[in-house]
Amino acid sequence: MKLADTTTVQTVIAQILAAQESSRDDGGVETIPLERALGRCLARDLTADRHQPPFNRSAMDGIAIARADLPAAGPQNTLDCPEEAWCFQSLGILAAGQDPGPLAHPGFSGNTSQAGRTPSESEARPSPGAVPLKRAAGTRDNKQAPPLPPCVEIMTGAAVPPGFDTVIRYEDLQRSPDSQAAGKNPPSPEPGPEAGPVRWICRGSIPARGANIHPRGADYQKGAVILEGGQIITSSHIAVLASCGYTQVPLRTLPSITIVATGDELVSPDTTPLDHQIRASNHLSIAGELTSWGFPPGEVRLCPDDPQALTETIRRGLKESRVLILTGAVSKGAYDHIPGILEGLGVEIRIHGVSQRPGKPLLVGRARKAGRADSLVLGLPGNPVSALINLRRYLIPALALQSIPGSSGRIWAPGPASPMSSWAALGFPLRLAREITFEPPLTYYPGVSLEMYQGELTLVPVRGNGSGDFFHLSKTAGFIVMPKDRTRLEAGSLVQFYPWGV
Ligand SMILES: Nc1nc2c(c(=O)[nH]1)N[C@H]1C(S)=C(S)[C@@H](COP(=O)(O)OP(=O)(O)OC[C@H]3O[C@@H](n4cnc5c(N)ncnc54)[C@H](O)[C@@H]3O)O[C@H]1N2
Ligand code: MOO
Repeated sequence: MKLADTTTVQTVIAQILAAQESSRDDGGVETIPLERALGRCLARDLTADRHQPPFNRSAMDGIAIARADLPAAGPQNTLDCPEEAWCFQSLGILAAGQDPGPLAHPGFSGNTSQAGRTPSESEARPSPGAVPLKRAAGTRDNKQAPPLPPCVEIMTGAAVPPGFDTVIRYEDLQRSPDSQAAGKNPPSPEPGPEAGPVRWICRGSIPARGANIHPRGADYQKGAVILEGGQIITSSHIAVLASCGYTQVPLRTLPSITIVATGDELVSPDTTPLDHQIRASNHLSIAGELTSWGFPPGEVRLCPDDPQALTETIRRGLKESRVLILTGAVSKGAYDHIPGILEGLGVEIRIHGVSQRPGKPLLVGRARKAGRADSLVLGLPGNPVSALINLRRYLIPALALQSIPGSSGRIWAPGPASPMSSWAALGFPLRLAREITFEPPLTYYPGVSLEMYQGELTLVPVRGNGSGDFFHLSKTAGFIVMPKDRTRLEAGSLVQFYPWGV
C-alpha cells in the first residue's frame, strides 16, 4: 500500500480497534498477589466470603443499650441519678476485636457464641432481666429501686453484644461515679470494688433504636458479587478484596508489547553521539506512555536501517508479541524500509497515511498467525512528536478497551465505577483558553498546557517548531483534537483533550 494522506481519523480508530480485537487473547488470565493488582483488570466476578460488616459494629465510642429497656413515657429518676435523666448500669467494657458474647444483655436468651449475628426482632425485644423504670420522680428509696437497665461500654469497631441494639456516644453521657469524665481517651477502666458499679447518665434524648450501629450485612451479604470482572482495580477495591481474603487475584493478562525504534542516526542515550548522530528517545517515551496507562512493554529494541536486521527484528517481534510498535522509517525516504519489510513478512497493511498533523505517515497493519490471535502492527513516524501523539491518540484508548471483556465491536465507555484513568484514556472535553487557527484540511493535534482560569481548568495552546520539536511537547499536559473541517477554534470552546499518562 502506497503512502497516502486521505484516510480519516475515524477509519484509523476503526482499523486499530478491529486489529486489536483480533489480537486479543480472551483466555489470558493470571493470578497475581493483591499488592500488585492495582490498575489491572479483574478477570472474573469475585464474591464475598462473609457479610460486611460481619457483626453489628459499633460506629461510635460510647455505651450500648437495649432501646426496649426504656419506658416510652420518658426519662425517670432512678437510683443515684439526677432528675430527668436516663441511667444505665455498666456490665463492662468492650474493645474492637473482643468477643462480645460474655457481655450479652442479661435478658438475651440466644446463643452468645454467634454473638455477631443480627439480633432477630424477638431477641431485640425488652428483656425480662431489665426492669422498666417505674419510680416516681423525686423518690429516693434505694431499697425499693428496681435495677437499672444494663449497658456495655463499647468502642468503635467492636461487635455490639447480643441483646443490645443502640449506641449512645460518650459526648452525650456522664459517668457516675464521676472520677473519670465520660468520653475520655483511653476510655475509663472499670472502677475497683470499693468504687461501686459504674453508671452512665444520659440527660438528653435517647437516640432511636439502631443508632450508631453499622448493622451486620448492611454493605454486602455473604455470596454477593463484590467486584465485577472487567473492573480496573483501584485502592478502594483493594480494601474490599482484602476484607474478603483475596490475597491472590485473577487478572486479565496484559497484552505483550514490543517496541522497535529504527534509524542509522540513532545511538543509545548512554552513548556520546557523533555530530551527525542523535540519541534515540522515542523508544523510551513510547515505553513510558504505555507504562503510565498500565501497559508496560515487554521488549524495547533499537535497530539500524538495515533491511536484513530489520526483517529479523520484526519477525521476532511479531512472533513474541500481540502488539508490535515500530517507530521511524515509515515515510517516503530511500531508507524507509518498514512498509516493504512488513509486506514481505505477510503483514496486511490496512492503513498507511492519515489526513492529520502530526503523524501523517502512520501505518496500521495486522499480522495473521495460523491458530493464534493476530498481532497488531503500529508503524509510528520517527518524528518524536508524531510518534507520541499517535500512540496516545489511537493505541492507548484501544488498549484500554482491550482490557474490558465483552467490549468487542462496540463504542466503549467505562462502567460508572471505573477509575478516572479509564475515562481519561478516551479523552474528555475541556475549554480552550485561547483561540487556535489551522488552515490545512487535516485533523490537527496541537499540544496544550493546563491552567486554572476563574476556578475552571482550561487548555492553553503551547507553541512548537513542528513534529521534530520534542522539547515543546515536554511543556504540554497533552493535546487536543481540531477536527478536519475546522480552521478556527474560538477561545472558550469545548474541545476534546487527551492528557498524557502520569
Ligand atoms: N517526501 C516526504 N518526506 C516526508 C514525508 C512525506 O510525506 N514525504 N513525511 C514527513 C513526515 S510528516 C514525517 S512525520 C516524517 C516521518 O518519517 P519517518 O517515519 O520515516 O521517520 P524518520 O525519517 O526515520 O525520522 C524522522 C525524524 O525523527 C527522528 N527520529 C527517528 N527515530 C527516532 C527515535 N527513536 N528517537 C528520536 N528521534 C527519532 C529522526 O532522526 C528524524 O529526524 O517524514 C517526513 N518526510
Ligand atoms: O506528519 Mo509529520 O508527523 O507532520 O512530521
